[in-house]
Amino acid sequence: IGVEAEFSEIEAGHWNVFYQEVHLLSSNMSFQHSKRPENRSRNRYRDVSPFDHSRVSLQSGKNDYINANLILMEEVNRRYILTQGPLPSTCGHFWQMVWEQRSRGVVMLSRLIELNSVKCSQYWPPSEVLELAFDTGFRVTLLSEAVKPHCTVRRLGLENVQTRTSREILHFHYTTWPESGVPDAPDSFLSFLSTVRESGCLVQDQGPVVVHCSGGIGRSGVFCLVDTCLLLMRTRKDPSSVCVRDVLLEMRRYRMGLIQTAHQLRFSYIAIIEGAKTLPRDPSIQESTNDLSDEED
Ligand SMILES: CNC(=O)N(c1cccc(-c2sc(C(=O)O)c(OCC(=O)O)c2Br)c1)C1CCCCC1
Repeated sequence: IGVEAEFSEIEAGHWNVFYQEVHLLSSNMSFQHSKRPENRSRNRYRDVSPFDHSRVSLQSGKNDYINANLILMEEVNRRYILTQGPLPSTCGHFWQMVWEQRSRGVVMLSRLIELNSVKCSQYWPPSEVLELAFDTGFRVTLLSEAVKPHCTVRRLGLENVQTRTSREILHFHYTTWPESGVPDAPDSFLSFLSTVRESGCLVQDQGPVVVHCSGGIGRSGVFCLVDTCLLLMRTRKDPSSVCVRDVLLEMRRYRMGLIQTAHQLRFSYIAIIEGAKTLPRDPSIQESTNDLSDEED
């Protein structure tokens, strides 16, 4: 395999240096709530904690802690909640957060089991006949499910049992991220991003979209970095002024460890480069340009 292996070796070496730099420049802020004894069981990974300053707090119950952060990307008017794959004991907190934060969409980027270990608990009903009830006073039903080659889109009913009100939540599950490493090509990931965008779940007027994988920092970091950078390249006068590394460092001010490996970072660049060429204009942007064109008429 000679040249190819050498090439990717050098490139990989370069990316590792670059990734280490990002690591060194990343914010390290406090995460004391995560380390409280009563919260140990609420963290999937001991070393993955939400910074205190940007953590999402549960608004009722005796303990407000959930392993989740709100990321605010003001320039593009995007907000993302990044969280870990729920644990059996935190699925109720997860749905409470979705309800309280008025989220309309959930983006899932891992499978429940990968490399023979549990990455995420099944927090939604496996079939239409089942209804899941959680200890935080929420009930979830499966309204419909559309399985496509790389993603499954589900419509879920989320009911607040106490107020007897319900909302429809869209669940976008990217199902083909490799068990280790990154996808060979960005196409399926980019069309998944388009699907989520077209639903309107990423637009500001709703609550923030909830994005998770297993730790809620690797693939979840890729998703929001690619979305934000593509948006910046569409909205700035000079798209070449978009610096992916700076956007990543900005995002890392809100949640630690976003983008887990040099390969995920390289994949993010590839997806952004490819997406800038092919992805249709973001529908929310089109509305604004249409408005402009109305003015011009
Ligand atoms: C080499 N590991 C590492 O540097 N760390 C870390 C520690 C504990 C668990 C994980 C895992 S294992 C895992 C999975 O999927 O098996 C996963 O999920 C990926 C995702 O979903 O983001 C995450 Br994170 C990572 C760091 C500790 C300090 C903060 C940054 C990570």
